[in-house]
Amino acid sequence: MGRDKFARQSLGPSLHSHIKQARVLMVGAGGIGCELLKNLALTGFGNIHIVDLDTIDLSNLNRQFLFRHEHIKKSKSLVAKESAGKFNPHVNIEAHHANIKDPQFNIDWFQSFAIVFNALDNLDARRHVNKMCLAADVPLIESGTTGFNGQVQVIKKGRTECYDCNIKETPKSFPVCTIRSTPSQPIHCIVWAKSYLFTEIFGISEDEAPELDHTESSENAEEIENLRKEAQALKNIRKSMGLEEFPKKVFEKVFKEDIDRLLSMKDMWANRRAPEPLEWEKLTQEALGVGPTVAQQDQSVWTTSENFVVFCDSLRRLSNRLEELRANANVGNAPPVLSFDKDDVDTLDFVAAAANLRSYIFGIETRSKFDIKQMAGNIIPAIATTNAMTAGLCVLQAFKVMKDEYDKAKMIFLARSVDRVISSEPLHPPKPECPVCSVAQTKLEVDTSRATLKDLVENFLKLELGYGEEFSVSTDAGILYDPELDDNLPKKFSEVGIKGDSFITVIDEEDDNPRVNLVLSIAEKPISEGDKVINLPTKLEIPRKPKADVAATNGNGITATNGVQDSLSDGFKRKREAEDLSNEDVQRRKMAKVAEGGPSKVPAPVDDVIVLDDDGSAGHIIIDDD
Ligand SMILES: Nc1ncnc2c1ncn2[C@@H]1O[C@H](COP(=O)(O)OP(=O)(O)OP(=O)(O)O)[C@@H](O)[C@H]1O
Ligand SMILES: [Zn+2]
Repeated sequence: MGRDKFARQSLGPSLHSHIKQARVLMVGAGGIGCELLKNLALTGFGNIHIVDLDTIDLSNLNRQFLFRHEHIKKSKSLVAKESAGKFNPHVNIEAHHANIKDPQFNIDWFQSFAIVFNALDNLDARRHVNKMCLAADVPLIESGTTGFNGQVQVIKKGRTECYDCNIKETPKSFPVCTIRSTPSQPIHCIVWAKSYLFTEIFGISEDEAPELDHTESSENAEEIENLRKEAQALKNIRKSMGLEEFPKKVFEKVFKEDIDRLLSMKDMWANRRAPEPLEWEKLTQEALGVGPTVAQQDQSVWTTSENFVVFCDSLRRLSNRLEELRANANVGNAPPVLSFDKDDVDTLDFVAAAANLRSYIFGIETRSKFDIKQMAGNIIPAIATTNAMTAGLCVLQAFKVMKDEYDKAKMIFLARSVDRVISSEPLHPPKPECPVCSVAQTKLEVDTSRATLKDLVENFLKLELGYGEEFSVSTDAGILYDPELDDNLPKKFSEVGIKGDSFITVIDEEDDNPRVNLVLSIAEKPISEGDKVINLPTKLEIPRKPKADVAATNGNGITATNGVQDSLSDGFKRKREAEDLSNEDVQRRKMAKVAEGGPSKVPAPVDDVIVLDDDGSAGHIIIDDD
């Protein structure tokens, strides 16, 4: 009771009773989710639904404080409900151990909430919830953290940018020539060891590795051909796996012969430091007395001979493992392979030592195994404090949303900074060219067992809505109809995978004054014989697309690079191109270049610029209920 009294005093009676009665949804019960659920329960939100598809892992326990050792392998959402329920017995929590993309969580279900909180770790689920909240016209508080960086964004249909208004960049890939011929940073050598050398020896093929960009231009085509030959020669060496001379063969191939070949291309080294090949015999001598246990020292930077010893030893360990798998494999099955896993010590030792040996050759700084683990595993450690701050800011923004004070709501950024840790900017209006939110949207009642695509295209879109000839119809699965693709017209909705709660997008492709995209959400409705099989229950107006010049103002949300995991992508950082900003904006915005590695153990994104928005007017965020 006491807590309730204080919450009432600080929030005011009206907001307090509003949040007590409202139903809210929290998607994701991980790092941010645990903090958020605790905040929601303690501030007096009365009805909370949680959705999480995962179970608890040992590695979650250091920051996801609603979970204890005895909960490992149990459902995150159910345990979160149990633990947070104890903080406030008056709160009604419902837990769903499920994927938020499951069909049971349809638009009507989303519509039953006053507000939705995203506490997710991947782009796909975030985009889905964004789309559902727009369709249901429910406000969404989107949040994300990476290391010391965090972001909170308020999204409301028609009033603010949506999650997809800013394009998200996909994880970084590296040109194959940088990795294979001209590395200049530790990450290049790590990607080489992990995505090229490791896979060529123990895995399938380099062509499978997503971190290598094989796009050929006329200048590099010849070199790429040479690199292919080089890889083929390595494949041949693979045949001697298990033999005594195997480590020496691999070593001499990749650290001597391949380097000698590169050296012979004089032009390549005219303006670069030329690589220096390593000698097997010389290193063998130098490494006398170094034992393989040095691999356990993961915080120190190993010497060349220590890397040499770990390289040979881990190569033997992995070869033995693969040989054993092969011996036990069933004939007829695909041959067994090994894959890199940062938590698999043999694979990590190999990648760390091989990357460092290559770094010596190219005069690049070497790294400790600990650092290499972070970089190769694309990990930026989660920081509990950032999650806690971000979750707190989510709730403060939610209060503004619940009071319908969108003018006071803000987009908030957290960053590791001596200057200002929290900065903010006002919410931006929806981007007119956004393919997700700047669309006309309506519900369509359809008898999907009877309606055909022709009913939709000819009778509904052309006759009823007045579309011309140039438009396309698609679903998540791809394009179903356009003027050149009319094979599907006789097919029923059910035959092309459209059912209740599916979305259909209609894109007007007329040159002259086209309509904005139309998103139709399908409501399944049996319709009696003789009646129209497709019905529009509410009146619909489809605005025309804004003229082309607005397209240039498209902002550019950016994800962390360096192939870092999804959780940090997801738009926690925003980068705007200079030309997008007015002069005044440019002055207000603060640019922080994060150098790779940096003084901390955290490998920062490699070569991108984070633009932090600095709220020049107010100077700071007032953490109160203004
Ligand atoms: N489609 C989805 N439906 C429901 N829950 C999801 C979905 N996608 C992700 N999640 C949940 O969102 C949560 C995100 O939390 P967090 O970023 O802390 O990730 P984590 O997996 O718990 O930790 P980490 O990735 O840092 O090891 C996870 O608990 C995850 O299960
Ligand atoms: Zn949008």
